[in-house]
Amino acid sequence: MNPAFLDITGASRSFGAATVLDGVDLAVGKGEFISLLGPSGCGKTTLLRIVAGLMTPDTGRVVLDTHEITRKPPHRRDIGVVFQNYALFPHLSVAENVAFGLKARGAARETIALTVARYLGLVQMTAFADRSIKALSGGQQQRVAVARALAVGPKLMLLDEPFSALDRKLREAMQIDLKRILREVGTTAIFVTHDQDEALTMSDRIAVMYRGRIEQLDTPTQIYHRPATPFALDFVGLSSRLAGTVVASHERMLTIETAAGRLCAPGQFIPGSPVVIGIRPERVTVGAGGENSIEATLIDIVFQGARVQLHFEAPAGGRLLVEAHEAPSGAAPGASLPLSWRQADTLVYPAPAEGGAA
Ligand SMILES: Nc1ncnc2c1ncn2[C@@H]1O[C@H](COP(=O)(O)OP(=O)(O)OP(=O)(O)O)[C@@H](O)[C@H]1O
Repeated sequence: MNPAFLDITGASRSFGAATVLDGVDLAVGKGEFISLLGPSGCGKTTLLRIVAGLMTPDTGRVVLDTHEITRKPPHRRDIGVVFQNYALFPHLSVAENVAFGLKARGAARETIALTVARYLGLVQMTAFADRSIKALSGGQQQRVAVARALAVGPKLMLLDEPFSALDRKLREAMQIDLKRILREVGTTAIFVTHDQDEALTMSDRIAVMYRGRIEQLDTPTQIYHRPATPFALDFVGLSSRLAGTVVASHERMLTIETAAGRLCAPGQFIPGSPVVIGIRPERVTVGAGGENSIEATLIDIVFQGARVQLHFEAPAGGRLLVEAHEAPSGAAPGASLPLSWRQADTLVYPAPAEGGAA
């Protein structure tokens, strides 16, 4: 395997008694787009600030393109940053903002003109070149911020929730645009977000962070379909959970006793282990005859436009969510219906310790 383009090893950082980053390792390939995804306070921004040079880790190293940069000042790292409120220069025009870094580096006038034209084109802001920054919308300002950061040809782009102030439609359009732009330029990027849809849409790989650690680093498909921990299961996408106990294990296939009946799932646990079962709602169908099947009571039907959500109560109180294109005909709350899903779609995790976090 090629050495990582950005290689973070053992990065830890505490503030007082609080450990905010706890021995994070992250290897990013050249040209890769990685999202740091996690709830507020899990350490995403702290990790990004360490890479940017705005903060020093207590322990650990950061290597970029084979050079250690752990203690290098930010302006000597060849890293572009775009933050949610990363201020553009309000007294300069759009083009002057994009030209700023190139001028500071003493680039020739023609090079500056060509580069500014290229990046304004890439972010679709050519028509706004002479506008004042103050006369731009939030989305347009973020396009300029992206162009300004890219214009100096950084080795790495760091983006911290750059679209969180934008409305949903604009945010989605910007996500697709940014992905295209970074692919065209070939820039390696780390993108911080707490929005799972944003991470799933944009990333080559996602680092799911929780309490200062990376819980799982994987492709969006794997993170969604094969979440490594109950936290990743809960944080990315919707899911149902059932508690159970493994009663048999044969050739990596488990038989699990739950209050709703016996279920089978791939996994490796010894009989007697308490486990939590996770199931994605679109993997469950209403009807009998699947590899795993239980009876449950329909409690609510929620219309969501393209899909409906069916909320069920399993025997002994577990909740099950089903997503379908349409509600089963004639189904009304109170009905007892069979639900089925495949064994391979049944995710199994160790049950959390008594009193521990799930
Ligand atoms: N300079 C600081 N001094 C003290 N505590 C800090 C400092 N910077 C961050 N923290 C704390 O570290 C924790 C992690 O912060 P961080 O900004 O990395 O989280 P985050 O995952 O980016 O969250 P958010 O999505 O809310 O920005 C938080 O509890 C925060 O209050």
